[in-house]
Parts: sequence; structure tokens; C-alpha cells
Amino acid sequence: MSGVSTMIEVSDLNKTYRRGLFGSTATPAVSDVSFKINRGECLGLIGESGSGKTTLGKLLLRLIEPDSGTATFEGTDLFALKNRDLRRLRLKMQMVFQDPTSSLNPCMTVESCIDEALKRRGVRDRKERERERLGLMEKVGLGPEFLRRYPYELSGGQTQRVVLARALAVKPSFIVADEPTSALDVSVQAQVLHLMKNLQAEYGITYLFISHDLDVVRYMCDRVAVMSGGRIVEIGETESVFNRPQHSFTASLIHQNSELDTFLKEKTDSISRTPSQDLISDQRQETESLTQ
Ligand SMILES: Nc1ncnc2c1ncn2[C@@H]1O[C@H](COP(=O)(O)OP(=O)(O)OP(=O)(O)O)[C@@H](O)[C@H]1O
Repeated sequence: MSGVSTMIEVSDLNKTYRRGLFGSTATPAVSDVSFKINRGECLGLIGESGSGKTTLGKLLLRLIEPDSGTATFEGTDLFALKNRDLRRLRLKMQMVFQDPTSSLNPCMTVESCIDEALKRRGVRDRKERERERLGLMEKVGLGPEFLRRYPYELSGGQTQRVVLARALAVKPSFIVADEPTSALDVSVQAQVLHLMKNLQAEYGITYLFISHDLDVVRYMCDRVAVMSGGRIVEIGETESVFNRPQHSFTASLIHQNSELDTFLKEKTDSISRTPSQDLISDQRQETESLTQ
């Protein structure tokens, strides 16, 4: 593809969690993982629970350290960075977690949360921060009145919007979104996904989008990587992976998803049909008995 440039390049990344005396209990989480993320794209990461998706996201943000392997971010060796250089790079990378409520400090108002992020970016002027705060709130679809609220005074969807505003405050170029909407109601989920897509288009943000929900991944992502047992078993354009999976694991994941969809649809249909049909037939019987 012409005009495609690499933002992140990962080679042979490995991470094993160790616990117990001298690390006697080992859980391999990421094994020999290599892939690229292009600038401005949304790369989806799917796979069964425990396959290493979150660990991979955390490794890319240097929230945890790898055992071996390399990763570059815009050509810079990610794992060689220290202190100030690492702090500077961290401003370009943000993470949005599944549970928005635990992402915000409960003792800080929305205003202080966003203000802190702006200060971290080095915006010294108070008036300038105030202007940016209002602009960010508008971008995520929240009025200025929300600035005075504490996290416990927000709904799940509003909290995730604040989390996005705070992430945007540092002007990131890369966001790891780990199940960002799975704790939200379906209608709110759609609004937040739509917002994330708009923000991506407006700011040219690159996403690593981790999700169990294949429909969400299909809507959001340009390409998708499939993880199983700590390895990436398949990576490609989203539609081609969904329509022509190359790996048996991907095929079974898609199959399970469509079976689940059918099951849930049948359940919802029967739940929404049964009471009203019962009610109609009850009413019919009542009417019939009244007219007899
Ligand atoms: N801090 C930790 N210490 C020890 N083991 C861990 C730790 N975090 C994760 N693991 C283990 O590493 C493996 C990969 O976990 P990870 O959270 O990356 O998977 P995941 O694909 O994101 O799962 P899920 O979809 O359920 O969130 C799992 O076996 C998990 O139990």
C-alpha cells in the first residue's frame, strides 16, 4: 500500500510472569511476537481470555518490561529509553482501560484530572489550560458543567469520555484501548466507539484496540491480529481475516462469535416476544369471555 508508514515495529517479544520463591512459578504471557502498527491505523487485537492481549499492550507502553525482544516507536528503540526520554515518549502514548471508574482518581474533579494532564504536557499558562479544558470537554461531547464533578457523579459513558479527554490533553499519537467499551451499555458503547473513531480521524491517532467483541473490532479496525497462547497466529486486513480466516483458531473464534450472536438473538427475541404474546392471548381470552 502506498503512503503507509510504520509507527511501531515489534520483533520477537517475550514476557513471562514469575511468582514464588526465585520466580519458581512461571506464566508465559507473550511468546515470540512480531508485528507492525502503521501510522494512523486502528489495529485490532483479538483472542481468547488469557492469550496475552493486555500484556502486549502494557509492554508497548513500557508499563511492564519484556524478557527479550525489541520494539521501536517512530524509529526509537522503546526498551532502551530511560528517565526523561521515557517520560517524554510516554506523553505520546496513552492507555484507555475497560473499567473507566478505576482509571480516574476518585478524589479529583474532572477539571483537576484534565488540568494535571495539561501540566504534564507542559502547558504552563493558566488561561491557556482553561481554554484547552473547555475545548477538550466539547470534543468528547460533555458540557463545561461536568468539570466540577467528581468521578462518582458520572455515568460509565461520561466517565469514559472524561478518560478520553484526559488522554487527548497530552496530545498522544498512539492509544492502547483495552476493552474500552465493554463495561458500557450497548447504546452508550456505540456513542463512545463513534467518538473514538471521530477523534482518530481528527487527530490522526493510531490505536491498538483490544476487544473480545468481534463486531466492535470489525467496526473499528483497519487490520486485526489474532492471539492464541501468547502468540500472534494471524494478522491481516479486518475484512479478509473475518471473511477468509487463514488459521483454524481464527475460524473457530469467528464461528463461536456467530453462534453466540444467534443464541443471544434467539434469547432476546423470545424474551421480547413471550410476555407480549402472553399478554395478547390473555387479553383475547378476557375479551372472548366478556363477550360470551
Ligand atoms: N501480573 C500478572 N502476574 C502473573 N500472571 C499474570 C499477570 N498478568 C497476567 N498474567 C497471566 O498472563 C496471561 C496473559 O494475561 P493477559 O491479561 O495479558 O491476557 P488477555 O488476553 O488480556 O486476557 P483477557 O482477555 O481475559 O483480559 C494469563 O495467563 C494471565 O493469567
